[in-house]
Amino acid sequence: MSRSGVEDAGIPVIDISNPSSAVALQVLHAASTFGFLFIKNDGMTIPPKDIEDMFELSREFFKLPRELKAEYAIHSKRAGGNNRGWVSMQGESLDPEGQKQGDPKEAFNIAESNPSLQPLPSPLSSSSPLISRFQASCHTLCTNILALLGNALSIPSSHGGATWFATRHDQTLGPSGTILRLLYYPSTTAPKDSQSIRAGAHSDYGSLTLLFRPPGNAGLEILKGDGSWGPVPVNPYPSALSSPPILVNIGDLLSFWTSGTLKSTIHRVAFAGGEERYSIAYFCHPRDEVKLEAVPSKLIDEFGKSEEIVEEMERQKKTLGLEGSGNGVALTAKEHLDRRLRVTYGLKE
Ligand SMILES: O=C(O)CCC(=O)C(=O)O
Ligand SMILES: [Fe+2]
Repeated sequence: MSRSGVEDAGIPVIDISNPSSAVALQVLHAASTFGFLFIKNDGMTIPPKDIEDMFELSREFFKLPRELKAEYAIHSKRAGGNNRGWVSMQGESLDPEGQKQGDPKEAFNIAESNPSLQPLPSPLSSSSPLISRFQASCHTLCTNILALLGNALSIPSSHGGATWFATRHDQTLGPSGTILRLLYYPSTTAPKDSQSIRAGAHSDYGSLTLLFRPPGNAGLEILKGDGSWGPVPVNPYPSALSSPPILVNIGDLLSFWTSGTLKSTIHRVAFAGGEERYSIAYFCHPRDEVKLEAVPSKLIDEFGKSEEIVEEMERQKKTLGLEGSGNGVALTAKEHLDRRLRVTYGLKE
């Protein structure tokens, strides 16, 4: 297969429909080198029709007048509390040190059902079966990827084996910070300068992120090893893959948990023509009470403490306010997320 168009970030597409140890190693390789991978969409894991319908719903929602969306403001009681609800234009900054203004985008965060969905405005409320089904299929995919990572990291069966990570993300056992996020970037015609950015350079917070973009949607870029930005196409092999593959990336929590073995790669959304833009992200997190203790994997122990990894762990500790502490700090998943949200939204405890 040859890759399309301009030089892209070279992220591999992996078919996990027959999960073997060889497939698990491909996933581990991509997760530890790029921090990004594409999963071939077999049409069943996440039905393409549900993806289309979610985008249609998102378009309808963001068209609503501002006042209606503001009734469900992020963190408000009406929206169901912390990290749920609507984020207004410039309402958050993903790169607080590098940006004077917040990102020129809107978002709506939907948490997992507990036991039903958070209060939602119309038209989201009338589509709750679609939303719940989409969340469930996203979670299944995350669980399958986590099981492949557990397999490739050779977690001994005495410690739970390949499902070590997956069971810690089992939503039937308790709440988690997992969020489905609808994103909308209104069109902008006059960028102030060529450096205009629609979502600031950042790494994600959780374990795994699934990212959906409609065909042709440009702008996403990842920071490459040589310091340059590489575009991430929606479908790297359009002639071979009728449905775009699902983009997956490793978040800071999983990188921190694996002592940097899995890579949480910095990415951003560049201006790219300034057309109206929609995307949908599923941020998967372990259950709140899960302790981010050492992963029982010899491979992680042996991965080596290269200068690059030591630096990366220092960067992550700084973001978490853990500078100077040893590697033995075992935060819970909830503590990890709360520390990150405090920085993004300027939240106080
Ligand atoms: O909109 C996109 O394509 C990416 C958004 C993103 O990286 C994020 O919300 O974490
Ligand atoms: Fe992101």
